[in-house]
Amino acid sequence: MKTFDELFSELAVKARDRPTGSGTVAALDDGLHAQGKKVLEEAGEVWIAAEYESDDKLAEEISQLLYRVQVIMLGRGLTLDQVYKHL
Ligand SMILES: N=c1c2ncn([C@@H]3O[C@H](COP(=O)(O)OP(=O)(O)OP(=O)(O)O)[C@@H](O)[C@H]3O)c2ncn1[C@@H]1O[C@H](COP(=O)(O)O)[C@@H](O)[C@H]1O
Repeated sequence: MKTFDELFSELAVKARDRPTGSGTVAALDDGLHAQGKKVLEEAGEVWIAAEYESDDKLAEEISQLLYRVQVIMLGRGLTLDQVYKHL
């Protein structure tokens, strides 16, 4: 189990070190257009799960959306603080 901040730190290290086999590295290399499509895809899955699926499935879809949002943040070089200041 990990928090949003812990995941972001983990992904930032992956982006820096580029370990072989990392899906995050592949997603970053795919570029912002592909990353944006993933965010929309996962957001849609969150919506559908919220309407029709179990709490656990909804939680899983939300986790994937959070991950895809973090990929966008890393791709653009945004920090957590830049986002948190708007919360
Ligand atoms: N939280 C996630 C996470 N959520 C979603 N995903 C990716 O998103 C996929 C699920 O998305 P989809 O619904 O689009 O499934 P899919 O269409 O079958 O997948 P694709 O064909 O699009 O890859 C998963 O198979 C993962 O590739 C994630 N990949 C990684 N993480 C976390 O990121 C960490 C680093 O991952 P790596 O960079 O792969 O080492 C991991 O330890 C995890 O904690």
